[in-house]
Amino acid sequence: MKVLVAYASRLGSTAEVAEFMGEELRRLGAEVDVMPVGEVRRVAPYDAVLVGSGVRHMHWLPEATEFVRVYQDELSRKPVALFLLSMVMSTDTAQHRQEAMRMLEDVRQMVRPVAVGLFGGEVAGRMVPFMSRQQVGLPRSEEHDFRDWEAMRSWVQQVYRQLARLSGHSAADKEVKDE
Ligand SMILES: Cc1cc2nc3c(=O)[nH]c(=O)nc-3n(C[C@H](O)[C@H](O)[C@H](O)COP(=O)(O)O)c2cc1C
Repeated sequence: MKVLVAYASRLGSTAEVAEFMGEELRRLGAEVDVMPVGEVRRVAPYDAVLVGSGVRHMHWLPEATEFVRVYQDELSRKPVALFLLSMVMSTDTAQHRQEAMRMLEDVRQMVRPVAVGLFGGEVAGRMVPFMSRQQVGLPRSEEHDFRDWEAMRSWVQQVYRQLARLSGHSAADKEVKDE
């Protein structure tokens, strides 16, 4: 199974997550390309696609949404999984999940994802406005890395199984083992 992991990232945290997901998918037996959305020229060669972005001002980065819009027709014929990294998901509550899902509303009107991953991101120093921090109870201008690598690993493992099934490949090229 050939998988594309396309991502948008301003400060690098989503790029690291995309690389991590790519590594995990390779470990499971997929052939994987990981690249920024702006570098993708074709999605046709891939059996399945993961698209992820960091969040700003309650939306996916515009280049990620634009990527889905441009490749909408092709993507709607393949299994697609979406993910986001956001400050809102620094704590995983039903309300925060709802808020995070709203951030993907426009994208989910373009493609119907087989899975959506909502993850805490990295909140860097003074970059995030105090008002936004207050909403999720973060103190002023401290660095916080809320990326839960184990949660992301198990999400990718689940997604891999779904993608393999839906793209007509064997359920698992390699057995999924929790490490
Ligand atoms: C200027 C700025 C605005 C942000 N706005 C939001 C926001 O509205 N909601 C949210 O949940 N997270 C917000 N975040 C948090 C980011 O989504 C999070 O830090 C993410 O990990 C950044 O991804 P990146 O490092 O790949 O750019 C914001 C971060 C920055 C720097």
